[in-house]
Amino acid sequence: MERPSAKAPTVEGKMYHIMLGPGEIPPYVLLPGDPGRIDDIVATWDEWRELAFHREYRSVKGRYKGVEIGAVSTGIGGPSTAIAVEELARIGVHTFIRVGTTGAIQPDIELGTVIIGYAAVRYDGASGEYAPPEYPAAATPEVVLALVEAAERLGVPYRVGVVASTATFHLGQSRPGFRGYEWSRSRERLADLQRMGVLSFEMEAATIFTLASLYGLRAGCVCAAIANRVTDEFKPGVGVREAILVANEAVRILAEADREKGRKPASITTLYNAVRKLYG
Ligand SMILES: O=P(O)(O)O[C@H]1O[C@H](CO)[C@@H](O)[C@H]1O
Ligand SMILES: O=c1cc[nH]c(=O)[nH]1
Repeated sequence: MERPSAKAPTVEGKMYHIMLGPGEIPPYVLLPGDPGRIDDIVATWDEWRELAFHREYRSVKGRYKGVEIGAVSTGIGGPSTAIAVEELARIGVHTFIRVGTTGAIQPDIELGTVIIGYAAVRYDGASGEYAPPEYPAAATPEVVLALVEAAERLGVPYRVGVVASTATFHLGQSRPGFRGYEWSRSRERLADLQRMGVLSFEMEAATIFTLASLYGLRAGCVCAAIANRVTDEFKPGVGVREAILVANEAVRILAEADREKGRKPASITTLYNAVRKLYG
């Protein structure tokens, strides 16, 4: 019986927050922020079962087209997401794909488009405790390409680019606070990031990319644009099912490539398309 340790808290061999132990979840895991999205995810799998639900961490595992896959909700924001990645990494997860919603900040992004992030601006409020601001929050190339290949195969409209992860939903994303409160930095951030070509706001990608990169694990994200801050449109849920299907398919592509060792997960055409999209 292991001695309970404050330095690495576990409870009966399970990670203290997600309450899962080694080998209890497959190494390919989808990370929605919202625990409620787990229902939408398992609805697309061939079979599934509930694993645990503690705090904001609802976990399931199942099979999608023959591939073993897991999903764990992270809750909103970097801090709770960092806990999820830390504890999942310790029980054997090596591939993390965030499946979320996002607010587009470029005028030409239609609602329902899925945003595939290849890097994230680190306003997440958690990665700064892991690495200096100069360290990049970069997704893993083969995960990005697998997501692109999946979106192409499924005919889901997508964009590939940089996303910005913020620590707050309101001021952090240039929304006025209660009674219209704002300050210089909150007011300018959206316009600044727009000018830099950032595609959208969300709140977890930078944390996931930074930690996976530091730990030599793989990460990517695919988020449904449910809002556009330029046109001021908002349609909760639009594109979420498509984002989930793209993530499932990307896991299948990666798992097959992993099994066959070294096979590129993306065809040359898709590689070309992805690069062309990245650079306009
Ligand atoms: O829909 P999820 O995955 O939660 O993602 C987005 O939604 C929340 C804000 O509404 C934040 O978590 C943001 O990242
Ligand atoms: O505008 C949005 C929409 C979803 N998630 C965010 O963080 N911002």
